[in-house]
Amino acid sequence: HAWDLKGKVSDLEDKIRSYQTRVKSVNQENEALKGSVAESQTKAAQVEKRLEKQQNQIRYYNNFFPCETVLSYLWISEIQSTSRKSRRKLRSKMFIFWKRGYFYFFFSLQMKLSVQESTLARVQATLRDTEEEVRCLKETVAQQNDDLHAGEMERRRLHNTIQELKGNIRVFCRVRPTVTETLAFGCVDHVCFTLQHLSYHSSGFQSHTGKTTDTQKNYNFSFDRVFGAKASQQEVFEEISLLVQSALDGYNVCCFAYGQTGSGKTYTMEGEEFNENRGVIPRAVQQIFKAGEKLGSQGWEFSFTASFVEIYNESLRDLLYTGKASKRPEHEIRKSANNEVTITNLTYEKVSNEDQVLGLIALANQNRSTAQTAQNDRSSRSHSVFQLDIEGINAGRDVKCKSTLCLVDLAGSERLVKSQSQGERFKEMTAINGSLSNLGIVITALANKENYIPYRNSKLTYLLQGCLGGNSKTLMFVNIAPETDSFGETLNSLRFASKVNDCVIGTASANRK
Ligand SMILES: Nc1ncnc2c1ncn2[C@@H]1O[C@H](COP(=O)(O)OP(=O)(O)OP(=O)(O)O)[C@@H](O)[C@H]1O
Repeated sequence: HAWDLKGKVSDLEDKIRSYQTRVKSVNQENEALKGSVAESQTKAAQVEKRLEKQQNQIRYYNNFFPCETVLSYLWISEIQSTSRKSRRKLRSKMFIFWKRGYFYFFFSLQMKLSVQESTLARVQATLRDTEEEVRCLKETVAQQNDDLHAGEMERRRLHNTIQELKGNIRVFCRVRPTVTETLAFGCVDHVCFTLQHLSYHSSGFQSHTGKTTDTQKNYNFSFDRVFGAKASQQEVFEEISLLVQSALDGYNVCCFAYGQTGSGKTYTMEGEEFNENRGVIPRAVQQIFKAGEKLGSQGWEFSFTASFVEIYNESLRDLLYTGKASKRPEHEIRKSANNEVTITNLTYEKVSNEDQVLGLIALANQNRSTAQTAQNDRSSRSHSVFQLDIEGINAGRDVKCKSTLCLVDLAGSERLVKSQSQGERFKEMTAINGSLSNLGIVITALANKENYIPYRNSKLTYLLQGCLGGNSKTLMFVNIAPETDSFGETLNSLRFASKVNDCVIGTASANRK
């Protein structure tokens, strides 16, 4: 069955590739057509100008040389005059008029006029032809635009089919490099991995329960992808970029990183400042704006709203807050009548380019580090949720889409030894364990298609409700540290991730109107 699906996926990918080539050539044809329409319009404008000039010339001759009128007047006066003297006078006037060449001028003017009239008729016929040509070209352009739109809709459908075939919930495992080893595949300490399988064996070191194992035991796990220690940020992002495209096509997308402190969650989600080490969030933002701009040429107009929130000890904190610390507002999660989840008093920032979002991420980091200084190691004990609300409208086609891209860096999943955790630390531990285990419960309930899903049991699941339910595509990273002393925590993370991987979330449907 799996091979069957893989075959289907590769068929669909071929189809998409051929479709993209077609869309590209239609685009090129369109550009050429646009050029020829513009040329025809300039030609028509020139012809019209020439025509107007000629008509003005004719009008000018008629106004300034009324020879016909003068001669008629003289002739009629001559016939009507009674005296011979006056008749002679008039005849001599007519003679002078004729002598001065006015007659010649009059006739040549008449000839010119008839030539002009035939030119005018010809030019008018050419103008009619050109107008017809322009109309045909406009029709072709409209037809091409229709084809382009149909192509884009077909691309969305195919893209979504591929995502569904790959599964609406996917789990990727990423092994953090140790200080000395950076293997693509193979074994780091007690972890051996290939492209989709990971085996973990436990001989000769202490497990998290404190027992030393003397017999080797293998734990095998399968995921949608396993990224070795050598996998670059770009390689990791390539797999996610397809989901990011889905967010722009109107599907809710949620990507979260799970794992113990120091296993590489923040490195995966945010990465470093340098270009090639940038993580999922900056890369996703870049892709969204680039793809949005491209769709702009097909009549789509997008608006984006960003928010960044931290969940610490089951309370929410706005990471984009810029006011006085003493006036920080309280926040509540609310669900609107149309099932949209919002947070009260939260900063929802309208953004229109990548730089603005990167500025907001820097502000969030600043806000987090302020809290971090006050409270040591706080960031690894809080969940941080970045959300980008995307609204797209294609007014010409009366199509709208709406979705949310949700990128989450979860709190460290490690369990503290009970006797060591007291006071604040115990409270934190309870909050983290509560929300992470509720995340597992929610996903299991969704997988079992239970009627009641306990989203409200923790702030995290309540907030991520839209991204975890049926109408979404979810990707979970399980980040693991390969070192021997992380054995217990790594095994826990792998087990949790395995449970998520076994879930089948209902087929997502695009929020399109
Ligand atoms: N794939 C990787 N390649 C290179 N360095 C990595 C990788 N993953 C993690 N690191 C490094 O390991 C260290 C710990 O990673 P990181 O801070 O991302 O862990 P974390 O799980 O987010 O921890 P915390 O819960 O404390 O936030 C960092 O110095 C990071 O740069």
